Amino acid sequence: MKTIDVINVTKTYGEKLALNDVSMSVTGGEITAILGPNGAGKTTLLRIVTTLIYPDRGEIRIMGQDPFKSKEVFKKVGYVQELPNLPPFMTGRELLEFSAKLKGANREEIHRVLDLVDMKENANKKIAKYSKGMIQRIALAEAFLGDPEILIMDEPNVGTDPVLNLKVREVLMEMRRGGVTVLMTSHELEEVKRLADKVFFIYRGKVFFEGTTEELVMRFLGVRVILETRDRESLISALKGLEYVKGLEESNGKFVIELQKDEREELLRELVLRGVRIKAFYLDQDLEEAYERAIREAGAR
Ligand SMILES: Nc1ncnc2c1ncn2[C@@H]1O[C@H](COP(=O)(O)OP(=O)(O)OP(=O)(O)O)[C@@H](O)[C@H]1O
Repeated sequence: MKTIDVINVTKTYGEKLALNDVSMSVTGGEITAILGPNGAGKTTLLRIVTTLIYPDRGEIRIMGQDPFKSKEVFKKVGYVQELPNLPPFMTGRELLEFSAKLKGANREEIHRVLDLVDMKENANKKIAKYSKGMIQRIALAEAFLGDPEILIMDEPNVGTDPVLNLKVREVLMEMRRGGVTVLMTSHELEEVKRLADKVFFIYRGKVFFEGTTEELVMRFLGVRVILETRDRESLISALKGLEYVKGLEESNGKFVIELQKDEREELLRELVLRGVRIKAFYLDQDLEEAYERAIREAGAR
């Protein structure tokens, strides 16, 4: 399987403990995002996974192999570094040609990835003359080369415009359909909500939460259902006596119902049974607010 395992990894820079006994398993064929505030240890983790730096303790497995011992595994891994430091004296095309040789990709592949990131017109320019977004585009193109089985991306959306971001999202979803494993860091919570099957929330070098974005929201924000109805009175009377309903707020014509635990199915069934006509019923998915609360909770520990 195209899995990535991080096993009890610790890393210090001098006195600074950047990763503190971190373990995580990235499931093959899924998109996994690492979240966490600046300085949490995300880049350090990806640099260890890609063997750019050594951990003080712990081990990495990529597709079951120790990448520090068998570099061969990287032929099938695409990697986008944070703020990629590409050779300025090369053109984008030259860099991709060099990389294609290492990965055993052909010329058509170079053509394909340049097209994918919309860089055909600028491919023959020196990287020194690229804008920030163009550098990121070429770094993405390089990662997409050679049919990777695993993609590791450190903040792939930094510096790129919304049109490219949409395209990259489509490419990633397409790759997921093809069974590619993606491990990425991001501060773009909307993007994470759309893409990630699973997230790891890292705080001060430790994994503080793992689960889906929906689970993250429920864990830190509680279970809040948003309901739209014109039957205000019957809703209020139907909610009375439901012991798992913790609170009710009305805002902008919508009702926010706070539940003690995830009793969404039960609640919907009860409301329908009691004749409340419902226009919309969905979980409050405010990932930004949940993220902010997760940081507060982690910091208070
Ligand atoms: N080369 C280095 N030398 C010393 N300290 C470092 C080095 N690289 C990172 N650190 C420290 O290690 C900690 C983790 O940094 P890291 O870059 O992994 O965080 P991050 O989660 O990727 O942050 P960001 O979201 O800002 O990219 C930080 O406290 C940082 O200051």
